[in-house]
Amino acid sequence: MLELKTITGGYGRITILNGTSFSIPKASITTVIGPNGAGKSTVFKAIFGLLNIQSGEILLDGETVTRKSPAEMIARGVTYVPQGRNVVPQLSVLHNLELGGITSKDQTKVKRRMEEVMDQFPMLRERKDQKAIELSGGQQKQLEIARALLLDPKLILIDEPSIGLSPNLVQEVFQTLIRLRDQGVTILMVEQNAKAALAMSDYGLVLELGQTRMFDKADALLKDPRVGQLFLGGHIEDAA
Ligand SMILES: Nc1ncnc2c1ncn2[C@@H]1O[C@H](COP(=O)(O)OP(=O)(O)OP(=O)(O)O)[C@@H](O)[C@H]1O
Repeated sequence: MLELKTITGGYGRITILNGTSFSIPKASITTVIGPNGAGKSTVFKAIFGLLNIQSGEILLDGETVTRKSPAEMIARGVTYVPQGRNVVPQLSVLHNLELGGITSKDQTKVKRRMEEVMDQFPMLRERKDQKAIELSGGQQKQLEIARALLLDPKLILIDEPSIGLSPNLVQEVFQTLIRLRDQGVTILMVEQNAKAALAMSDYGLVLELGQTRMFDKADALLKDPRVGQLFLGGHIEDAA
């Protein structure tokens, strides 16, 4: 569904992605893991048209989308949920949700989607008139995911959804992503919380120095001693 072919690119003159390649199938969850600074978030920026791509190709459903703008990627059914808190704190839950549909020319469809999305997230319907800041961290992440769903995306890029959340809330967010996958949405996620994320994923990708070091079924990566030692609580010296 999504394929990156030897992408190189970075910021100004600095190259961060050094020939990143991988492909992911439709209706799957893939988690990208790797050390700090490996270029995980930069991969998302490359896909979503926010990076200066020097060479390589990105294909979405077989069509070249390399260097398409974020607006074009949104029109093609891709959405990006960046790291951190991205709700507007003083706006109501409903207003925050509406922001997800602001670029659409079909506001009738957006209204219908608002209802469908609130059906999927009853907590948001219950709290629709409250300010977003009054939601818990996990609920705010749910609001961001719900907002990303307004345009009915087929691919969600989600960067560290579990950051700052308690284990229970992490599981809630992950369950939301699993439900979306089961509805046919493809999910590419970056996670520091590698063990928990791989445990709920279909595939895992290890990125190091802007290159794909490993790509495999998530359960195979979970069992792989190299991954265990490097990213799941072991030490780099042990893996050497
Ligand atoms: N806007 C930017 N301008 C210049 N350099 C940047 C910019 N954003 C990121 N970088 C650099 O690119 C490199 C890769 O950053 P990136 O955020 O992709 O890493 P990451 O693997 O997601 O790391 P982390 O796990 O720490 O979030 C880092 O060295 C970072 O300093």
